[in-house]
Amino acid sequence: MRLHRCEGCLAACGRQRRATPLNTIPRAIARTKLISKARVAPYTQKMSKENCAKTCEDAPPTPPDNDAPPMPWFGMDIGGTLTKLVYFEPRETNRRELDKETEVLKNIRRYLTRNSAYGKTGRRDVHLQMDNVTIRGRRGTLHFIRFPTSEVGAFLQLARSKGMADLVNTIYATGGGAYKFEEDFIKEVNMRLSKMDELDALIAGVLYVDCMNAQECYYWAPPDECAVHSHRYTTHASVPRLGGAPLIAGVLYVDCMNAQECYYWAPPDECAVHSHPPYSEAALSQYVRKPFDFSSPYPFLLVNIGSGVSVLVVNAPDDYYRVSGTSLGGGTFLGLCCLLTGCSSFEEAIALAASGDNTTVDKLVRDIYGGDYARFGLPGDLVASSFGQMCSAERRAKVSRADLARATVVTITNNIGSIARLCASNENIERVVFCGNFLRVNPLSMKLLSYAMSYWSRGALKALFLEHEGYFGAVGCLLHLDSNNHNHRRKQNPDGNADR
Ligand SMILES: Nc1ncnc2c1ncn2[C@@H]1O[C@H](COP(=O)(O)OP(=O)(O)OP(=O)(O)O)[C@@H](O)[C@H]1O
Ligand SMILES: CC(C)(CO)[C@@H](O)C(=O)NCCC(=O)O
Repeated sequence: MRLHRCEGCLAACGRQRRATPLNTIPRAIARTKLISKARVAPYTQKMSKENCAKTCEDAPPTPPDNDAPPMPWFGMDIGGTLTKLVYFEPRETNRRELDKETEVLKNIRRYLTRNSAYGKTGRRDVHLQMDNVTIRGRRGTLHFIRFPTSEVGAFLQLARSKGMADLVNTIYATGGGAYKFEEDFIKEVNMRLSKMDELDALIAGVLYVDCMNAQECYYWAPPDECAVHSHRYTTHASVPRLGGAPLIAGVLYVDCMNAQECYYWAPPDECAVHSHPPYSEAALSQYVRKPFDFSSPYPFLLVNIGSGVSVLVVNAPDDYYRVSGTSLGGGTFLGLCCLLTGCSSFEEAIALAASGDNTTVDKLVRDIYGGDYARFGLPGDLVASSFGQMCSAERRAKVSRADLARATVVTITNNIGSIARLCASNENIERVVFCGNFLRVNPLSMKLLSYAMSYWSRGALKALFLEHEGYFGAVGCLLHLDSNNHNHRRKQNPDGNADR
């Protein structure tokens, strides 16, 4: 564990945003900033610094917190596709608790921690388990469990059959499903959902997990890491002035008056870039995963790729706003892949994509130009039009399921990368952190995002990834356990007195 992360949570080591005088900001950027400022109010949610500080303590367990809610401690994120459940298993159970621990509680702990599969679709991600974490002064283990949101009904039946409903009357939940299924929880198991905003929970979870796990944050280093990074120092190369018919009269006029008006940014070694087609497995397999020290994280862009995609600007633990989003996310990938290839699971779709070739599906720049469109820095291997070859019956007849799956991953990933890059440059942010379960078992997308961020920003942007991909919302929710709202279910005596 690293203490400086705790300071980060307190914003003590948080880097301040660069103070750029307004008159040095180009007009378009200034306008974007004004728009985003106008958006801040509805999107900005205050998070308690004390909470973050409390949970990030690296000190030995504090004396038992008498205000702490009774076990079991859960956080739940009921998303559009997957439900994530994080369960805290205390390491030391004190005498008082042992005496009080009911058979039901013991059974729940045994059931959750001894299995890695629950029914047909529930899974525990054992490789993500975090031992020796501290929550509310208690040491213990975090267990990470997921199941399809379409199975919430089955989960409620299970909760009932395991007697959980007799023990807990409030579950801390986030995600759209915390609203959508609220009545079902009450009707089926008489459990109340204490709801937390999904983006508040997401950020709290990211900061906490990163604080507890030194290996959490990483990036994919390209084979020629130094060369890629040197792009940022490249000066622009002039090319002859733009011909053709630009749409805006001003562009036409200025361009007409100035032969040097139009230029592009050439990478230092264009040939090197061309010899590594960015989408081929041969090029991507050379990327190496490396740890990244995220101890001074602010500001950063957080791109959560779930069913849909949310893009957040995070300036401090209690200062963020949602700057953008797109409906073309992980749900789109899976939906399109099922339609196009007949596959029936995310894992199958990703495995298919790994062995496919998107260049039989997409129209590349070289398919249009016969080579590079060098004037604007567009290499021949770049996708010019996603799925652009599929208007030909002849090509459709030849294409494989794997090729279609790969083209779908590449399409969705590049679009997200493009939005993320635009947001980062508009907001003047260098670090772009990608999370969400779309990245689960999906190194292809992570490497494509790494390539895209670095290439199109000439090394200025860094794509970062997090080990616990889609679980941060559930963790953030768990951190908000609050004894005022979270009581053991009490059996009512006939005389109306509560009895445990
Ligand atoms: N086992 C799986 N089953 C279904 N989808 C999976 C699975 N593993 C990874 N995914 C991918 O993860 C995406 C869901 O990610 P995540 O759990 O982060 O979002 P969500 O919370 O369900 O969605 P949202 O936040 O938009 O409500 C799916 O759309 C799919 O692309
Ligand atoms: C609606 C949410 C926030 C639910 O998690 C997510 O799926 C999302 O951000 N979708 C993209 C919506 C948009 O901005 O177009």
